Amino acid sequence: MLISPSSPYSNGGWLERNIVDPSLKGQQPIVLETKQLHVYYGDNEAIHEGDLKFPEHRISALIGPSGSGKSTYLRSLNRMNDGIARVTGEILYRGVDINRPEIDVYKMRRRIGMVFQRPNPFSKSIYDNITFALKRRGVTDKRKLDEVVETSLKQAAIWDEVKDKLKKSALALSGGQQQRLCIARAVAIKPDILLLDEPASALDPVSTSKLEETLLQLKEDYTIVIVTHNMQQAARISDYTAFFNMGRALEYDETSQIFTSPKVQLTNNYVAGDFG
Ligand SMILES: Nc1ncnc2c1ncn2[C@@H]1O[C@H](COP(=O)(O)OP(=O)(O)OP(=O)(O)O)[C@@H](O)[C@H]1O
Repeated sequence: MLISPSSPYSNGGWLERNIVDPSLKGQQPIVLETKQLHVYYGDNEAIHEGDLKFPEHRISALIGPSGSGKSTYLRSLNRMNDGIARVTGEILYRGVDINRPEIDVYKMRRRIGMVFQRPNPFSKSIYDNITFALKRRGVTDKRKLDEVVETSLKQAAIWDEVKDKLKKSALALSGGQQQRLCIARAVAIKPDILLLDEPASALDPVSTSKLEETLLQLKEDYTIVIVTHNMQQAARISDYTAFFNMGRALEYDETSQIFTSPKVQLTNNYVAGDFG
């Protein structure tokens, strides 16, 4: 049946779902992609349609109401749901399906790092926080470790604030500094992709703004996927935005498109603040 805009069956030209592949527009290589991804907590299917592709050196934001599945989706991307949820489908990292049982999850997480909602530095010095993983992997050369500490802290835009107190406890830093330290700790092992789950939700506006500047610098070197409740934040820093609702990614497009002329009515309602 053909539906004209004036037809009683019309919904005003809105689509129910409109996943656009951003790579078709930007031509960037795809670093990470999910296919037929489903996530189950027991009998509850938390993700049942969420196939997205993440272009290299871009920031992609996942937005949507509480309980829509954003964190579940994000956590699946580096298998943080292992043991908690059943995840079916493919998670392709540079073409390799990392959702297969034989994948070495710890090695994979060196390439796909995660920064959590609440800053979680170790109860150790700033220096030891950054070098912890490297030392465990057997790196002992002090010059090498010093170099990684400096480079990582610079990349996370916190070097100037901590360079004179590297041996002091990380727990003495402010919440915003601790979060940037956690980013420095994540980049110290040279990942390819950084996943961030509402990294600014516990931070004040000044720290949030610093964190956002940091992320914008980091995308020169990393591909970033971020869950955020803060729509202004998604609009400020992300290149692409996916809107989640009830376990489905309903729309995925360039951020400017999502915020100015979404094609799906629910996306429009959400970004207009009608629900959330
Ligand atoms: N560990 C868990 N065990 C069981 N169910 C869970 C678990 N974590 C999440 N869920 C359920 O999965 C669904 C999606 O939750 P999820 O936290 O991914 O949504 P979200 O969009 O990130 O929400 P929020 O913005 O509030 O963090 C919800 O129904 C939630 O109750």
